[in-house]
Amino acid sequence: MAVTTRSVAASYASAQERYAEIGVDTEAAMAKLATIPISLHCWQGDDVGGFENTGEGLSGGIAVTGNYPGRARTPEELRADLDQAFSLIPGRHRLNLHAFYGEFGGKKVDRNEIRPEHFQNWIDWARDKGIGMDFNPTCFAHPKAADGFTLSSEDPGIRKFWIEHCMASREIAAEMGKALGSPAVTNVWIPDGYKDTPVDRVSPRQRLADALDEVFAKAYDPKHLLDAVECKLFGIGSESYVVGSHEFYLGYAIKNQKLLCLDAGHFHPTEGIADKLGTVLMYVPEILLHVSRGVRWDSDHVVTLDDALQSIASELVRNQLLERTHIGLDFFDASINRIAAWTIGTRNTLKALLIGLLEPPMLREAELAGDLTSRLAWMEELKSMPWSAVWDRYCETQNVPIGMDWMQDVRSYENAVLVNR
Ligand SMILES: C[C@H](O)[C@H](O)[C@@H](O)C(=O)CO
Ligand SMILES: [Mn+2]
Repeated sequence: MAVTTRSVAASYASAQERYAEIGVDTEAAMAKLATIPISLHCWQGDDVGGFENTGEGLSGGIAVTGNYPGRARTPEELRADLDQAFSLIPGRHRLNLHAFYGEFGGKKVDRNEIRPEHFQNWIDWARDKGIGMDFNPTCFAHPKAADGFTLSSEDPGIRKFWIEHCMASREIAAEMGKALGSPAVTNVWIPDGYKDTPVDRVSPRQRLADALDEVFAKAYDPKHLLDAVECKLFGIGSESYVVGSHEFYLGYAIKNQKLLCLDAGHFHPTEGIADKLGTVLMYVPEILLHVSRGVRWDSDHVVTLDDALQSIASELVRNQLLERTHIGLDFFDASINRIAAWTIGTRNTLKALLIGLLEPPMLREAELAGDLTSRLAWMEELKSMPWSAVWDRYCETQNVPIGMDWMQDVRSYENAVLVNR
């Protein structure tokens, strides 16, 4: 039976009362949630393929597995799929685009030659939807990244090429931000690293720092462009050494007051990022999150409503960090319906934020009073509070499907559109 036929109103009224008893205003929590944009990553829709049509495979130590039908093959298909996903997710969100999703009209435009006009259709589409965009230089899946080194390459020609690509990406992003009236967060991630133990760990990092200085030399209005740098522990083929490590980028971001991008899948398997958020924000102006889920060697599984995600969301809410945090997603799964992947991951991220927003002031009060017993007891009790009734009500007010009803839309779209690709 569809959830919409059940009484969302009655469950919500009861939940509202339960939360009011512990000092939580559910209407205020929903109003706040509606102001938080999540940046949906375009690359879940086509298995990180891009539209250059050069036949170049994915590289850079990231991998997509699965062969679910319906991968987007053109910008039009990808935009239609994103439209479908956005219609199933409550709130107003953003699109995060990689540089190799430009529209090149069948011409060979190399990465250092990309210009704002190659992204005009994306900008027009986002403007029509009233959403902002974020951007990324694409420093992988290219012959000049074939030996695993880009901005930190020993070869000055290779380094120059990727510096030019990153500079062009910033120019494009600044145009996007200007056109859409919201800064485009532009995230530099490079795959550079070694499979096995290096002798010289320092020189590549020095070259990367110098290259980044060149990339960021031109100043743009922060109303249009915000620069972020993304660290990583290891990738496939860079298991022993990654040039852009956490310590490297933390230092670079602090020194240059850039945004630090923390990807939840880029640390040791049991290392969460929640504890890093408030700490890093003591020293950098803002952060970018790549909400993801690491599973063994993979850093990019679809986000589930697990403890790691909840810790991130609660940390942001508890410490008033939302205003200085840009939340993006980063996962790619080709073994399931790709629109469902976006929908599941984004709805889970929003659910975690809602649960955080429904936390009562008594937790902090108990901690301040030294009553750590009550703090723990309440933290556990809150897990079984009726937050899902508030979530259903939120979906209803935002005119998106309630409960699992979104799956019917995904199936209809799959049968009408995806199976024909
Ligand atoms: C495609 C993205 O840029 C990429 O996933 C990056 O953000 C990353 O996390 C690499 O591991
Ligand atoms: Mn990432």
